[in-house]
Amino acid sequence: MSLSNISPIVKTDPSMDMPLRVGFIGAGNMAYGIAKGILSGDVLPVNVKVSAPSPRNFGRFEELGISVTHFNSDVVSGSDLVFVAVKPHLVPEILREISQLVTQKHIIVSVAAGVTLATLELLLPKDSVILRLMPNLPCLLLEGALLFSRGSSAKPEDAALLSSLLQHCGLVEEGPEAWIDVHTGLSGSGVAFVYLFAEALAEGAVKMGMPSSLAHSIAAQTIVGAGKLLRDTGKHPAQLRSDVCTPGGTTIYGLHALEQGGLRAATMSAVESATERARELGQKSAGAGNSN
Ligand SMILES: NC(=O)C1=CN([C@@H]2O[C@H](COP(=O)(O)OP(=O)(O)OC[C@H]3O[C@@H](n4cnc5c(N)ncnc54)[C@H](OP(=O)(O)O)[C@@H]3O)[C@@H](O)[C@H]2O)C=CC1
Ligand SMILES: O=C(O)[C@@H]1CCC=N1
Repeated sequence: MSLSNISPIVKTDPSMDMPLRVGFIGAGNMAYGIAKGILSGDVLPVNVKVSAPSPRNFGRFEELGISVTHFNSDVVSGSDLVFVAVKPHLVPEILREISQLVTQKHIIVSVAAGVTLATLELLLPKDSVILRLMPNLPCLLLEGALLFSRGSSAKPEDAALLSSLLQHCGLVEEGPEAWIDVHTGLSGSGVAFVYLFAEALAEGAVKMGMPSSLAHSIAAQTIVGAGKLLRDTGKHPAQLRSDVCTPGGTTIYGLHALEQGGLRAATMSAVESATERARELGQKSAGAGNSN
């Protein structure tokens, strides 16, 4: 089900006209990307708080006007909706740490790769409202691709709230939890696969004599342009690929070389491997979740 067309809802209780308070546990790249996205909407920096053990990532949040703390408990007690944005292996220990402060009024959103709703629910009090979100790094530029699933106590209105909150981060969809690990391979990790392709494109041009900096600029712009054309026309990639190919021309020769090199199979295997790794991480965190 897509919730991307819903109207913005960023109040906890419209009758009290209270602004939603948003917290981040973890001050890394993903927390920063999502924070930038939500500040492009109706959320004010004064209503956002972030925690991390060291101050090394605090500067960029402070530049956005977001307050910072070393105490995860401050984030939970001062927020209505809390993003858990730490590495997957830290999730069990951190949820145990904050569990006593989590009430049924909180909405907890985990972005940790692989960590399942079942594990999150085991680690937090019964009936906690939990959602599992998989974003990707282009949230930083409001061009993310985000997929989320609801835990057993999260209602459609919680999904609508999250969708509304994230609407400026990019494409936001809700789907079954089985798709989250696939989305991790396709899009969370897929961003890095595209960068590898960008690097290879540029290196091909360097090999043929173009200066490196120009080759990298042109490779980046080629990927941006191709991506926008793909997204904005809604055409199948095979159709657009065919539009570029002149019979007997340059492109079909290059595509033949890519097929001989196994690019298509290698890319499918990359998504498959990343998906399977997300599932493995999920099993590891489930083990850690069960250990207490
Ligand atoms: N990066 C990506 O492209 C994507 C990442 N994800 C997921 O997002 C999550 C975060 O990844 P990412 O942002 O890349 O990671 P980073 O390494 O950039 O950030 C991790 C953050 O967690 C903080 N942290 C460590 N221990 C604690 C603790 N005990 N309490 C509170 N905070 C703590 C770190 O603190 P300090 O600042 O002191 O180091 C750091 O700020 C991961 O689970 C990952 O699977 C999902 C999709 C894409
Ligand atoms: O590599 C990872 O595990 C995380 C999840 C998706 C992107 N980065």
